Amino acid sequence: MMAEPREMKENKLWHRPLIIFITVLIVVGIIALVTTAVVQNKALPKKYKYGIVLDAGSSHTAVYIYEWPAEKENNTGMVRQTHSCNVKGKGISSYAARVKEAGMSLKACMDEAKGKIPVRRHHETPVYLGATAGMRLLMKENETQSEQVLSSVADFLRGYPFMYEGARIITGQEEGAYGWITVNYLSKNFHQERSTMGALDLGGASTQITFVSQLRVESPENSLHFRLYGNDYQVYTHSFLCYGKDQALRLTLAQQLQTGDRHLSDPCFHPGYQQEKSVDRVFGSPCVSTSLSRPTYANFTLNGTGNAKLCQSNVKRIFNFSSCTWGRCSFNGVFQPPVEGKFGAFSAFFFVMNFLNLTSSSLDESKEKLEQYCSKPWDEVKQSYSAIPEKYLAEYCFSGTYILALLENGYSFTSDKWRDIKFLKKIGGSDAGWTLGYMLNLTNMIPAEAPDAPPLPHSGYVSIMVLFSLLLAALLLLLACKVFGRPTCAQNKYVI
Ligand SMILES: Nc1ccn([C@@H]2O[C@H](COP(=O)(O)OP(=O)(O)OP(=O)(O)O)[C@@H](O)[C@H]2O)c(=O)n1
Ligand SMILES: [Ca+2]
Repeated sequence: MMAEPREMKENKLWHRPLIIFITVLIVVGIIALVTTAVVQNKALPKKYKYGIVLDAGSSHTAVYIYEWPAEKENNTGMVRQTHSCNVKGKGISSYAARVKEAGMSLKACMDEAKGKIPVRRHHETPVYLGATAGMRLLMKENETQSEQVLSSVADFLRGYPFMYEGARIITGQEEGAYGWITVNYLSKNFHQERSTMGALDLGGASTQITFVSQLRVESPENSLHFRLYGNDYQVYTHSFLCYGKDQALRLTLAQQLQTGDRHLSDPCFHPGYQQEKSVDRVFGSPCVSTSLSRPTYANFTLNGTGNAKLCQSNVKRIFNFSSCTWGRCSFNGVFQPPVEGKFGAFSAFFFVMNFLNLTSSSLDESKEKLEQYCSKPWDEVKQSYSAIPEKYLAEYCFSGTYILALLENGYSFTSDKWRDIKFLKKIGGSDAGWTLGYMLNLTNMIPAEAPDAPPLPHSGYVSIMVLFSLLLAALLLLLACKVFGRPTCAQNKYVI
């Protein structure tokens, strides 16, 4: 009876250091485990990559800088625009008669780009220049001049410390396709099962429509097939050369000048607006068809009458709805399936509709507001918008009318479908346009298959590691108590 308590006492003495030792071992083990997990998987300091794209449009050139974390270049939505610069003056095609100056015109924006990108990244930063409809037209008119303009800008760009990747005229098909890729990439629509949105781009010299079509695309030149992030897309696209808003205005003027009268009463301009215009400027464009007769006089006087309804019927005359060899056509005999899904309408679609305050109006409301706006006397308009250059201001009545006609009559957006058009300039800080899609494609940043993503983000991984380690520690301690402990072990713990 006396020996028992002594034995228990000995047991206790022997157990205590062992428990402490095991506990310390467990704690050290867990700390080591967690530290290793955290250190090993620590998010690496982000390394950014950069890319520059020059959008050499018909009316102006813009320089865009893009940035993305190097290790995530295949994830959708990782590339963002960090800077844009508008080149002073007109588009590069306007340098046809003084080609040497074309390159130099880019100086201010390219110097700015040098300052925006870290110097150590310059040599690995690709630079692309893509020219659109203005250069396509110059190419038709004078191939030598267009080549000279391109080599002038190419030589100039080669003089920068960046990685020059070419200056070329992109096709209308590319322009449409890359615009579609841009808006859907920025909207993260390539993820999983999300539906895509169509892209509507209106420039000065051409306009593009691009959307996914369930209906078969009958004409091969309008059909694109993409496999992006593991999904297949059947895309319809068309670029109408000469149907950008500046060329469309020339077409409309040329039509009206067929009467032979050098005094033109134009319903697309505000009452009281008067301007002397050159016949050469209107008929000098390769867009103005040779079937139209050119007046013999050099100048004509344009007098605004401000009548949107009459303007609309004039504008409609530049579309040919009579010939179609396909199942269905938009205009000028071009195949187009019925418009499907949501659309993003950007560039001049946005500038004009935003100025006219029509970005969230219904089709009928837009027509009504436009009628009111066009009928405003020119003096009043100038006074109300004194900050806007007259060159732009004079044309918003025409441009608004043209946009409504193009969308409603040209592409067949009914009042119902009108609600699916979102007029936008940017998506998440990046401009909507073809440039981003162009760069993504040329740098192979849009994979055909979805990249393998880690099942957990870094923070989730660390949290789970810590949680389970703590749980394990608690269990081990409990077990240690049970194996070595006295019945009081657990009780003591609860008391504490
Ligand atoms: N604040 C602005 C800026 C531009 N514009 C007009 O919008 C058209 C230019 O649109 P843009 O998309 O810049 O055309 P480009 O890219 O130059 O032409 P394209 O795509 O046809 O080559 C021009 O008519 C210009 O006068 C406008 O009305 N209001
Ligand atoms: Ca453009």
